[in-house]
Amino acid sequence: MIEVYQHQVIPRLTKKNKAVAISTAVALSLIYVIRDRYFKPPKNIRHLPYQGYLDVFRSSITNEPYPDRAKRVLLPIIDSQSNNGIYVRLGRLGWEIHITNPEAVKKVFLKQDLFPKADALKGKENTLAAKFTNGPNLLFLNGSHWKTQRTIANPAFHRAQPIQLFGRMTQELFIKMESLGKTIDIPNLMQRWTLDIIGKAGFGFDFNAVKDDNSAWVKTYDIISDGMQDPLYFFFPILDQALLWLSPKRQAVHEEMRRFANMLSEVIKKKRQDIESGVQNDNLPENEKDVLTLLIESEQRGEGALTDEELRSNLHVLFVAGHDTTSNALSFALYYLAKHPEFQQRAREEALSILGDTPNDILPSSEQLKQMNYINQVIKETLRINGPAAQILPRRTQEDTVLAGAFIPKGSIVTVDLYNIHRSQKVWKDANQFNPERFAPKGESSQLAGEGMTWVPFGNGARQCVGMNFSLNEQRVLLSMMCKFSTPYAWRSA
Ligand code: HEM
Repeated sequence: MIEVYQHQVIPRLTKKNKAVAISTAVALSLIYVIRDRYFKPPKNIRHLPYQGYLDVFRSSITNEPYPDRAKRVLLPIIDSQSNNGIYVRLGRLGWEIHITNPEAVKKVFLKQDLFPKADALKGKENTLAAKFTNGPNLLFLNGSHWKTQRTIANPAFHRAQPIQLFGRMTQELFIKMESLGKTIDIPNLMQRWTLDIIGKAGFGFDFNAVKDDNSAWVKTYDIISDGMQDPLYFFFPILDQALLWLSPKRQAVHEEMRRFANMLSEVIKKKRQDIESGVQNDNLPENEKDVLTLLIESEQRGEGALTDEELRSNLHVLFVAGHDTTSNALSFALYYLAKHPEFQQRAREEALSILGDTPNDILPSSEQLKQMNYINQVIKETLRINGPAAQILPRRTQEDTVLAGAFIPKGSIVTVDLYNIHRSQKVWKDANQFNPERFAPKGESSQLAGEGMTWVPFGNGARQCVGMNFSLNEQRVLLSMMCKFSTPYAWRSA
């Protein structure tokens, strides 16, 4: 095309027209290069279907909720005849390959050496989000350092099932609910309840979030959370780095972050002293001890030791990975039970048959929780249809490989698209319908066994969520007590 321009078009033009034509040619070439380079995936993965850049931009500027975007553009790609559960779209680390094909999902989860975590915080050093999440912790480490930590964390999380504590904190929640009148902001209350749980069960700290609307540490934590989610600093990390001096308001948020980290360091120091001097959590049974105590005690048991910096970094991760996740799961479970009174009634009948129908509160035991088959089905179906994690952290492929029949070059960013695998009509029948029967014995879920991985809200393989059972028990306690508490009234959405 440039040849035609040079030899045939330009010689026939007047001087003025020549200037215009040359500028136009340069501008068009530039647009072509920019479009090709930045608005399309790199050439080596352009054989895969992709969601266009402008479409992503449109979603961002119109604040389109993720489920709407998935329904409008992503699921039509995934569920089209020609697609095999793989597509590309822009993410935090650039163009990411999203997988919803159950066999390919299994490969990504089980072949950890081929798909280690990518450095998700590259270029974000010293931002508020990096200060909160970075460091030597389970969520972001790879290789032998991660393995050492996980070997210590697995038994600690296996022991940490403070079911009595969950029950007592649910009783406090009910007292609060009764003071709030007939209409209650459930997501807000679930946020506060799960924050109290992370504080108490994570490291023996009382945020007092449910009881006290003005709790000082809750305010600090909220300032940090809001600051981390501010899109301005997400798109322009330099404002948090070299240009931080420009905004005293933002500096104050960083200062809150520093205070919060110091508070956690103090808690760790005190906990170590208490354990060394024999003051251990008021002689609580193993399962009721907080995670921090169990992690520190692993040193005495010869299971391995974490440094103070590693402990602090992992306490930060308890917030990042274990707070909003469970709170959202519970809010959605209560929502779906409100929307479907028949399911709520069945869950209540189960709770009453196990916990008894006396008017007083009963704190469920771990044996009783195991009998709650239907409530468990409700929890699983909620995590399928609205799981709190939309995708896993991005992985970087270490070698050329094949996923869902497609060539994936070494160095590509790959992620499992949790939201869309759970909503794909190719995987689940009537995927948008809430139906706990899918998880009944011999239900749809068990029929899908053997077809790769289809239900993965907590991930899978060696990097599966270490807090999965902790969270499931939190949910079982709250939902069963809520069903019993609300007898004979049903709750519904306002
Ligand atoms: C409904 C609640 C939860 C959901 C849906 C959830 C989901 C997940 C998922 C999908 C992963 C895997 C991420 C990846 O592979 O990139 C993960 C990892 C993790 N989760 Fe959870 N999580 C929940 C609750 C919790 C809780 C309560 C805690 C802690 C108390 C926790 C701590 C962690 C940690 C530390 C990891 C990293 C594990 C590792 O890589 O070794 N999560 N979670």
